[in-house]
Amino acid sequence: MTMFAAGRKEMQLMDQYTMDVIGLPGVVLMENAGTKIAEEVIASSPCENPRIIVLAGAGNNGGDGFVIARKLYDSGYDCVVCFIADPNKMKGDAKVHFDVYNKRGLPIWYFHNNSSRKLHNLLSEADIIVDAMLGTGVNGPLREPVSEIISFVNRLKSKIIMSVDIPSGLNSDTGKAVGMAVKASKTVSFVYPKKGFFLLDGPKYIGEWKAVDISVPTSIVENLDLQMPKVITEPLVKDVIPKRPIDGHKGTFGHVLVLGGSRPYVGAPLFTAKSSLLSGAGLVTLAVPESIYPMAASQMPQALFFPLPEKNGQFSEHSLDEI
Ligand SMILES: NC(=O)C1=CN([C@@H]2O[C@H](COP(=O)(O)OP(=O)(O)OC[C@H]3O[C@@H](n4cnc5c(N)ncnc54)[C@H](OP(=O)(O)O)[C@@H]3O)[C@@H](O)[C@H]2O)[C@@H](O)CC1
Ligand SMILES: [K+]
Repeated sequence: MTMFAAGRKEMQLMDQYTMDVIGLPGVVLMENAGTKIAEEVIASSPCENPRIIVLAGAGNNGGDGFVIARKLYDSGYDCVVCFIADPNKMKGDAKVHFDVYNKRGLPIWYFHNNSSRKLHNLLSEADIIVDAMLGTGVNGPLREPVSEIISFVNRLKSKIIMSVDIPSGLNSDTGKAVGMAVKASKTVSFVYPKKGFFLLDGPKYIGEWKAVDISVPTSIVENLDLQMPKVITEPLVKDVIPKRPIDGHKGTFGHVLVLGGSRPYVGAPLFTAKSSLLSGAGLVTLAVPESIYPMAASQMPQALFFPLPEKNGQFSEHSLDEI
């Protein structure tokens, strides 16, 4: 399967298509999303009875958090939701799962302005922190209390911090952390990794990443003709590299001519020639100004050489006749 890097818009289009055209409701996607993350949390567990805190916000990322906590609770784990937003802001699919969680009477703790110390204690005692505060919907500079909570989480040592879909505070399109973002040890993302994982601040925050299926069919990429960058994965590379015939030899795999270099710049043609051989070329010829030829040849005996006329250590116009 081709792995794409998705932006916020593409994810919204894929989710919307699954709900409106295929008919799988958003609450089901959220149930699937939360179930997959709960499985990842269990698989990453550092001890037999880990204390797990799910930090949940009021958007759909927080909605995933309520499913995760319910699934963990039902699997016998010591898990509590720390809800860091205003419950009156919950709506749609997230509200459905917030209500299910509360109707089940499962453990929840509401953050309010005077309770930072209590939250810090809860977080300090946790073995695993699940970050479901903000997902792809983050907008503008981080507001309180999220920024204060993130800076506290980032100061904690030796915890597993698993971010849901994307580290809270990281922009899924640009990879910019507006002020700050959760420094995750692992980010589990829905359908595809987000473009922001690979750009600007992204690599610093995401930790290890994994993409999980939540029943959004990847065929939608073709249905909607979505244009997204491909992530370089092992299967993609294997697909691109041509098969080498068993009776192949140096004459079968192409001949590369590297033309370049000057007295102060000897490295570039050598690196290029070495890379050509390493990427499979059968033969490489290095055409360099004649005064650097002895040095270049001593560095790369596996190449063929073609010294060219020079003036002041650079190719002269007479080189053209030789080429
Ligand atoms: N059915 C689906 O589509 C599925 C979606 N899925 C999940 O949905 C996620 C996207 O959800 P989303 O669009 O609701 O946005 P989300 O990331 O929760 O953020 C909105 C919340 O953040 C807040 N907020 C924003 N900026 C802020 C700031 N600077 N500083 C502070 N707060 C800020 C904002 O507050 P408000 O501005 O409204 O006051 C609001 O409460 C996606 O990542 C995936 O996890 C999965 O469940 C699969 C199915
Ligand atoms: K998150």
